[in-house]
Amino acid sequence: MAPPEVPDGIFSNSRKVPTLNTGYSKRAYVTFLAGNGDYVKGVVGLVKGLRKVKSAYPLVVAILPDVPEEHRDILRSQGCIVREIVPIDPPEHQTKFAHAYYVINYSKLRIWNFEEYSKMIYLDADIQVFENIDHLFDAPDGYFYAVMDCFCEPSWSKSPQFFIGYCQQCPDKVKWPAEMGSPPSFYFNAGMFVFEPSRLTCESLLETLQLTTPTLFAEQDFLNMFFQHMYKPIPLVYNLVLAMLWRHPENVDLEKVKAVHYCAAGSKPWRFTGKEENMDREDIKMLVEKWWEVYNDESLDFKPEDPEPEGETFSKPSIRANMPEPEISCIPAPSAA
Ligand SMILES: O=c1ccn([C@@H]2O[C@H](COP(=O)(O)OP(=O)(O)O)[C@@H](O)[C@H]2O)c(=O)[nH]1
Ligand SMILES: OC[C@H]1O[C@H](O[C@@H]2[C@@H](O)[C@H](O)[C@@H](O)[C@H](O)[C@@H]2O)[C@H](O)[C@@H](O)[C@H]1O
Ligand SMILES: [Mn+2]
Repeated sequence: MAPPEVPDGIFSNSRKVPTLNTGYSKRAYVTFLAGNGDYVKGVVGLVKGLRKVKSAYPLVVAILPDVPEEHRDILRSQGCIVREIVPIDPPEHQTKFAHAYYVINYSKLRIWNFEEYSKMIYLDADIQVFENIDHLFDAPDGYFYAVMDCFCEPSWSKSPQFFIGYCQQCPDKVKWPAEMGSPPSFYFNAGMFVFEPSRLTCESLLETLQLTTPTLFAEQDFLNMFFQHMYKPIPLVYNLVLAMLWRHPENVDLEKVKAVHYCAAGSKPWRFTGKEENMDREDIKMLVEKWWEVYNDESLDFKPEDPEPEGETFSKPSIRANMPEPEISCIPAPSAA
Protein backbone atom coordinates (compact mmCIF):
# COMPACT_ATOMS: atom_id res chain seq x y z
CA MET A 1 0.00 0.00 0.00
CA ALA A 2 1.69 3.22 -1.19
CA PRO A 3 1.84 6.05 1.35
CA PRO A 4 -0.74 8.78 0.71
CA GLU A 5 0.53 11.14 -1.95
CA VAL A 6 2.02 14.37 -0.68
CA PRO A 7 -0.65 16.87 -1.78
CA ASP A 8 0.06 18.47 -5.18
CA GLY A 9 1.47 21.94 -5.34
CA ILE A 10 3.61 21.82 -2.21
CA PHE A 11 6.77 22.03 -4.26
CA SER A 12 5.48 23.72 -7.41
CA ASN A 13 8.20 25.54 -9.33
CA SER A 14 6.65 28.90 -8.60
CA ARG A 15 8.97 31.69 -7.45
CA LYS A 16 7.30 33.13 -4.40
CA VAL A 17 8.34 36.03 -2.25
CA PRO A 18 7.82 34.64 1.25
CA THR A 19 4.86 35.93 3.20
CA LEU A 20 6.20 38.81 5.28
CA ASN A 21 6.55 37.31 8.72
CA THR A 22 4.08 39.75 10.22
CA GLY A 23 0.42 39.76 11.22
CA TYR A 24 -1.52 36.57 11.16
CA SER A 25 0.54 34.74 8.54
CA LYS A 26 3.59 34.54 10.84
CA ARG A 27 5.78 31.50 10.55
CA ALA A 28 8.60 30.17 12.70
CA TYR A 29 10.68 27.11 13.42
CA VAL A 30 10.29 25.76 16.94
CA THR A 31 12.36 23.39 19.06
CA PHE A 32 12.12 22.09 22.61
CA LEU A 33 14.69 22.34 25.42
CA ALA A 34 14.53 20.73 28.87
CA GLY A 35 17.04 20.44 31.71
CA ASN A 36 20.42 22.02 32.39
CA GLY A 37 22.42 19.56 30.32
CA ASP A 38 24.11 19.74 26.93
CA TYR A 39 21.10 19.79 24.61
CA VAL A 40 21.44 23.59 24.67
CA LYS A 41 24.40 23.00 22.30
CA GLY A 42 21.99 21.26 19.95
CA VAL A 43 19.74 24.33 19.92
CA VAL A 44 22.70 26.68 19.28
CA GLY A 45 23.80 24.43 16.40
CA LEU A 46 20.25 24.40 15.02
CA VAL A 47 19.76 28.19 15.04
CA LYS A 48 23.18 28.67 13.39
CA GLY A 49 22.33 26.04 10.80
CA LEU A 50 19.04 27.79 9.95
CA ARG A 51 21.02 31.04 9.63
CA LYS A 52 23.57 29.37 7.35
CA VAL A 53 20.83 28.18 4.97
CA LYS A 54 19.36 31.70 5.01
CA SER A 55 16.01 30.72 6.46
CA ALA A 56 13.54 33.61 6.43
CA TYR A 57 12.02 32.62 9.76
CA PRO A 58 13.08 32.78 13.42
CA LEU A 59 13.61 29.89 15.83
CA VAL A 60 11.33 29.73 18.86
CA VAL A 61 12.66 27.63 21.74
CA ALA A 62 9.98 26.15 24.02
CA ILE A 63 11.83 25.67 27.33
CA LEU A 64 10.86 23.92 30.54
CA PRO A 65 11.25 25.86 33.81
CA ASP A 66 14.39 23.83 34.66
CA VAL A 67 16.43 25.44 31.86
CA PRO A 68 18.92 27.69 33.68
CA GLU A 69 19.09 31.47 33.08
CA GLU A 70 22.61 31.09 31.69
CA HIS A 71 21.34 28.78 28.95
CA ARG A 72 18.40 31.12 28.22
CA ASP A 73 20.89 33.99 27.80
CA ILE A 74 22.97 31.93 25.39
CA LEU A 75 19.87 31.23 23.29
CA ARG A 76 18.75 34.89 23.29
CA SER A 77 22.28 35.98 22.34
CA GLN A 78 21.95 33.69 19.32
CA GLY A 79 18.69 35.38 18.24
CA CYS A 80 16.35 32.66 19.50
CA ILE A 81 12.87 33.56 20.80
CA VAL A 82 12.76 31.88 24.21
CA ARG A 83 9.31 30.81 25.45
CA GLU A 84 8.89 29.07 28.82
CA ILE A 85 6.17 26.40 28.80
CA VAL A 86 4.43 24.49 31.58
CA PRO A 87 5.55 20.83 31.71
CA ILE A 88 3.07 18.12 30.74
CA ASP A 89 3.02 14.73 32.47
CA PRO A 90 1.36 11.70 30.93
CA PRO A 91 -1.31 9.93 32.99
CA GLU A 92 -0.27 7.52 35.74
CA HIS A 93 1.23 4.47 34.02
CA GLN A 94 3.39 1.37 34.37
CA THR A 95 4.90 1.83 30.91
CA LYS A 96 8.64 1.37 30.43
CA PHE A 97 9.53 3.91 27.71
CA ALA A 98 12.21 2.99 25.15
CA HIS A 99 14.30 5.62 26.97
CA ALA A 100 13.23 6.71 30.49
CA TYR A 101 13.86 10.39 29.68
CA TYR A 102 11.17 10.29 26.97
CA VAL A 103 8.67 11.23 29.67
CA ILE A 104 9.77 14.88 29.35
CA ASN A 105 8.93 14.89 25.64
CA TYR A 106 5.20 15.09 26.33
CA SER A 107 5.81 18.77 27.16
CA LYS A 108 6.43 19.33 23.41
CA LEU A 109 2.64 19.40 23.06
CA ARG A 110 2.55 22.96 24.47
CA ILE A 111 3.83 24.30 21.13
CA TRP A 112 0.29 23.97 19.75
CA ASN A 113 -0.51 26.99 21.95
CA PHE A 114 1.80 29.27 19.97
CA GLU A 115 -1.15 30.72 18.04
CA GLU A 116 0.67 33.94 17.13
CA TYR A 117 2.14 31.75 14.41
CA SER A 118 -0.05 30.39 11.62
CA LYS A 119 2.40 27.63 10.63
CA MET A 120 5.43 26.19 12.42
CA ILE A 121 8.04 23.58 11.70
CA TYR A 122 9.08 21.62 14.81
CA LEU A 123 12.67 20.37 14.90
CA ASP A 124 14.30 18.35 17.69
CA ALA A 125 17.44 19.99 19.11
CA ASP A 126 19.44 17.04 17.73
CA ILE A 127 18.52 17.91 14.16
CA GLN A 128 20.65 20.01 11.82
CA VAL A 129 19.31 21.70 8.67
CA PHE A 130 21.92 21.67 5.90
CA GLU A 131 19.67 23.00 3.09
CA ASN A 132 16.88 25.55 3.19
CA ILE A 133 13.49 23.93 3.90
CA ASP A 134 11.42 27.14 4.17
CA HIS A 135 9.26 25.94 1.25
CA LEU A 136 7.64 23.43 3.62
CA PHE A 137 5.75 26.36 5.17
CA ASP A 138 3.86 26.57 1.85
CA ALA A 139 2.48 23.06 2.29
CA PRO A 140 -1.36 23.20 2.19
CA ASP A 141 -3.02 23.75 5.57
CA GLY A 142 -5.09 21.04 7.22
CA TYR A 143 -2.44 18.31 7.24
CA PHE A 144 0.33 17.12 9.58
CA TYR A 145 3.55 16.61 7.61
CA ALA A 146 6.42 14.45 8.88
CA VAL A 147 8.87 11.80 7.72
CA MET A 148 8.19 8.09 8.14
CA ASP A 149 10.23 6.41 10.88
CA CYS A 150 12.09 3.08 10.90
CA PHE A 151 11.30 0.21 13.30
CA CYS A 152 14.58 -1.72 13.04
CA GLU A 153 16.71 -0.27 15.84
CA PRO A 154 16.99 -2.12 19.20
CA SER A 155 14.94 0.70 20.79
CA TRP A 156 11.96 -0.91 19.00
CA SER A 157 12.73 -4.41 20.36
CA LYS A 158 9.60 -4.41 22.57
CA SER A 159 7.31 -3.54 19.63
CA PRO A 160 5.24 -6.06 17.61
CA GLN A 161 6.77 -4.72 14.38
CA PHE A 162 10.30 -5.49 15.59
CA PHE A 163 9.17 -8.89 16.88
CA ILE A 164 8.01 -10.00 13.42
CA GLY A 165 10.77 -8.07 11.61
CA TYR A 166 8.34 -5.72 9.81
CA CYS A 167 9.36 -2.19 8.85
CA GLN A 168 7.31 0.35 6.85
CA GLN A 169 10.54 1.37 5.10
CA CYS A 170 10.55 -2.04 3.35
CA PRO A 171 6.95 -3.37 3.65
CA ASP A 172 7.55 -6.16 1.11
CA LYS A 173 10.62 -7.62 2.85
CA VAL A 174 8.68 -9.11 5.77
CA LYS A 175 4.99 -8.68 5.06
CA TRP A 176 2.60 -7.84 7.88
CA PRO A 177 0.92 -11.17 8.74
CA ALA A 178 -2.78 -11.21 7.86
CA GLU A 179 -3.54 -12.92 11.19
CA MET A 180 -2.34 -9.71 12.91
CA GLY A 181 -4.94 -7.67 11.09
CA SER A 182 -4.19 -4.79 8.71
CA PRO A 183 -0.65 -3.38 8.67
CA PRO A 184 -0.08 -0.41 11.00
CA SER A 185 -0.82 3.04 9.55
CA PHE A 186 2.14 5.04 8.32
CA TYR A 187 4.11 6.11 11.40
CA PHE A 188 6.19 9.28 11.59
CA ASN A 189 9.28 10.23 13.51
CA ALA A 190 8.26 13.08 15.86
CA GLY A 191 11.62 14.81 15.71
CA MET A 192 10.44 16.98 12.79
CA PHE A 193 6.94 17.98 11.67
CA VAL A 194 5.00 20.80 9.98
CA PHE A 195 1.90 21.87 11.90
CA GLU A 196 -0.57 24.71 12.53
CA PRO A 197 -0.67 25.97 16.14
CA SER A 198 -4.17 26.05 17.63
CA ARG A 199 -5.28 26.39 21.25
CA LEU A 200 -8.29 24.22 20.46
CA THR A 201 -6.02 21.46 19.15
CA CYS A 202 -3.78 21.85 22.20
CA GLU A 203 -6.77 21.44 24.53
CA SER A 204 -7.88 18.35 22.62
CA LEU A 205 -4.34 16.92 22.73
CA LEU A 206 -4.16 17.36 26.50
CA GLU A 207 -7.65 15.97 27.12
CA THR A 208 -6.98 12.95 24.91
CA LEU A 209 -3.57 12.42 26.51
CA GLN A 210 -5.11 11.98 29.94
CA LEU A 211 -7.31 9.19 28.53
CA THR A 212 -4.49 7.42 26.68
CA THR A 213 -2.21 4.77 28.20
CA PRO A 214 1.40 5.76 27.51
CA THR A 215 3.39 3.44 25.23
CA LEU A 216 7.01 2.69 24.25
CA PHE A 217 7.72 5.90 22.28
CA ALA A 218 5.84 8.24 24.57
CA GLU A 219 4.63 11.44 22.84
CA GLN A 220 5.73 10.16 19.44
CA ASP A 221 3.26 7.25 19.67
CA PHE A 222 0.61 9.60 21.01
CA LEU A 223 1.05 12.15 18.20
CA ASN A 224 0.89 9.35 15.61
CA MET A 225 -2.41 8.17 17.08
CA PHE A 226 -3.84 11.69 17.37
CA PHE A 227 -2.92 12.86 13.87
CA GLN A 228 -3.40 9.51 12.16
CA HIS A 229 -6.03 10.86 9.72
CA MET A 230 -4.21 14.14 8.95
CA TYR A 231 -0.73 12.70 8.54
CA LYS A 232 0.99 13.17 5.17
CA PRO A 233 4.40 11.52 4.77
CA ILE A 234 7.09 13.77 3.29
CA PRO A 235 10.40 12.59 1.81
CA LEU A 236 13.10 11.44 4.26
CA VAL A 237 15.40 14.21 2.96
CA TYR A 238 13.60 16.41 5.52
CA ASN A 239 14.49 14.25 8.53
CA LEU A 240 17.17 11.64 7.95
CA VAL A 241 16.83 9.33 10.96
CA LEU A 242 20.47 8.17 11.00
CA ALA A 243 19.65 4.48 11.46
CA MET A 244 18.30 4.56 7.89
CA LEU A 245 21.94 4.60 6.71
CA TRP A 246 22.51 1.03 7.88
CA ARG A 247 18.93 -0.27 8.06
CA HIS A 248 17.62 0.96 4.66
CA PRO A 249 20.57 2.39 2.65
CA GLU A 250 18.57 1.76 -0.53
CA ASN A 251 16.15 4.50 0.58
CA VAL A 252 18.86 7.08 1.30
CA ASP A 253 20.63 9.45 -1.11
CA LEU A 254 22.91 11.40 1.23
CA GLU A 255 23.58 14.02 -1.48
CA LYS A 256 19.92 15.03 -1.40
CA VAL A 257 19.41 15.07 2.39
CA LYS A 258 18.33 18.51 3.70
CA ALA A 259 18.03 17.80 7.44
CA VAL A 260 19.86 15.20 9.55
CA HIS A 261 18.44 13.81 12.78
CA TYR A 262 21.22 12.68 15.13
CA CYS A 263 18.94 10.28 17.03
CA ALA A 264 20.85 7.02 16.66
CA ALA A 265 22.42 5.81 19.92
CA GLY A 266 25.78 7.56 20.35
CA SER A 267 25.30 10.01 17.48
CA LYS A 268 24.62 13.26 19.37
CA PRO A 269 27.44 15.42 17.96
CA TRP A 270 28.07 17.36 21.17
CA ARG A 271 28.80 14.14 23.11
CA PHE A 272 30.14 12.02 20.24
CA THR A 273 32.80 9.42 21.19
CA GLY A 274 32.60 7.21 18.10
CA LYS A 275 32.61 4.13 20.32
CA GLU A 276 28.98 3.00 20.05
CA GLU A 277 27.77 0.61 17.36
CA ASN A 278 27.78 2.13 13.83
CA MET A 279 29.48 5.29 15.08
CA ASP A 280 32.74 4.32 13.36
CA ARG A 281 31.07 4.60 9.95
CA GLU A 282 32.64 7.19 7.58
CA ASP A 283 29.22 8.73 6.78
CA ILE A 284 28.41 9.16 10.48
CA LYS A 285 31.80 10.73 11.21
CA MET A 286 31.34 13.06 8.20
CA LEU A 287 27.86 14.15 9.39
CA VAL A 288 29.08 14.75 12.94
CA GLU A 289 31.98 16.81 11.54
CA LYS A 290 29.49 18.83 9.43
CA TRP A 291 27.47 19.55 12.56
CA TRP A 292 30.59 20.83 14.38
CA GLU A 293 31.58 23.01 11.40
CA VAL A 294 28.28 24.89 11.76
CA TYR A 295 28.42 24.97 15.58
CA ASN A 296 31.97 26.40 15.58
CA ASP A 297 31.42 28.89 12.73
CA GLU A 298 31.55 32.30 14.43
CA SER A 299 30.38 34.01 11.23
CA LEU A 300 27.00 32.35 11.91
CA ASP A 301 26.66 33.86 15.39
CA PHE A 302 23.75 36.27 15.81
CA LYS A 303 24.96 39.87 15.28
CA PRO A 304 23.65 43.10 16.88
CA GLU A 305 22.71 44.45 13.42
CA ASP A 306 20.40 41.44 12.96
CA PRO A 307 16.84 42.33 14.01
CA GLU A 308 16.42 41.42 17.70
CA PRO A 309 13.67 38.83 18.25
CA GLU A 310 10.60 40.64 19.59
CA GLY A 311 10.92 39.91 23.31
CA GLU A 312 9.96 36.42 24.32
CA THR A 313 6.64 36.27 22.60
CA PHE A 314 6.61 37.68 19.12
CA SER A 315 9.10 37.54 16.31
CA LYS A 316 10.17 40.39 14.06
CA PRO A 317 10.51 39.73 10.35
CA SER A 318 14.12 38.71 9.89
CA ILE A 319 16.10 40.74 7.35
CA ARG A 320 15.79 37.73 5.12
CA ALA A 321 12.00 37.77 5.17
CA ASN A 322 12.08 40.10 2.16
CA MET A 323 14.48 38.04 0.12
CA PRO A 324 12.89 36.16 -2.79
CA GLU A 325 12.80 32.45 -2.06
CA PRO A 326 15.15 30.23 -4.05
CA GLU A 327 13.72 28.24 -6.93
CA ILE A 328 11.55 25.52 -5.34
CA SER A 329 12.56 22.20 -6.87
CA CYS A 330 9.87 19.61 -7.26
CA ILE A 331 10.32 16.85 -4.63
CA PRO A 332 8.73 13.53 -5.59
CA ALA A 333 6.38 11.93 -3.09
CA PRO A 334 8.03 9.20 -0.97
CA SER A 335 8.32 5.81 -2.67
CA ALA A 336 6.23 2.95 -1.33
CA ALA A 337 9.36 1.35 0.18
O1 LIG B 1 17.69 16.14 28.23
C1 LIG B 1 17.01 16.42 27.23
C2 LIG B 1 16.45 15.43 26.36
C3 LIG B 1 15.70 15.82 25.26
N1 LIG B 1 15.50 17.15 25.04
C4 LIG B 1 14.68 17.61 23.92
O2 LIG B 1 13.79 16.56 23.50
C5 LIG B 1 14.08 16.20 22.14
C6 LIG B 1 13.83 14.71 21.94
O3 LIG B 1 14.84 13.96 22.60
P1 LIG B 1 15.94 13.18 21.71
O4 LIG B 1 16.22 14.00 20.47
O5 LIG B 1 17.10 12.85 22.58
O6 LIG B 1 15.17 11.89 21.28
P2 LIG B 1 15.59 10.99 20.02
O7 LIG B 1 15.18 11.77 18.78
O8 LIG B 1 17.06 10.79 20.09
O9 LIG B 1 14.80 9.80 20.30
C7 LIG B 1 15.54 16.61 21.98
O10 LIG B 1 15.91 16.72 20.64
C8 LIG B 1 15.53 17.96 22.70
O11 LIG B 1 14.90 18.92 21.90
C9 LIG B 1 16.05 18.13 25.87
O12 LIG B 1 15.89 19.32 25.62
N2 LIG B 1 16.78 17.75 26.95
O1 LIG C 1 9.99 10.55 22.90
C1 LIG C 1 10.04 9.64 21.84
C2 LIG C 1 11.11 10.05 20.82
O2 LIG C 1 10.91 9.24 19.69
C3 LIG C 1 11.69 9.49 18.55
O3 LIG C 1 12.99 8.97 18.71
C4 LIG C 1 13.21 7.61 18.46
C5 LIG C 1 12.70 7.18 17.10
O4 LIG C 1 13.29 8.02 16.14
C6 LIG C 1 13.13 5.74 16.82
O5 LIG C 1 12.73 5.40 15.50
C7 LIG C 1 14.62 5.57 16.89
O6 LIG C 1 14.96 4.21 16.68
C8 LIG C 1 15.09 5.97 18.26
O7 LIG C 1 16.52 5.89 18.28
C9 LIG C 1 14.71 7.40 18.56
O8 LIG C 1 15.09 7.64 19.88
C10 LIG C 1 11.84 10.98 18.20
O9 LIG C 1 13.01 11.18 17.40
C11 LIG C 1 12.01 11.86 19.42
O10 LIG C 1 11.81 13.23 19.00
C12 LIG C 1 10.97 11.53 20.46
O11 LIG C 1 9.69 11.80 19.91
MN1 LIG D 1 15.85 13.70 18.37
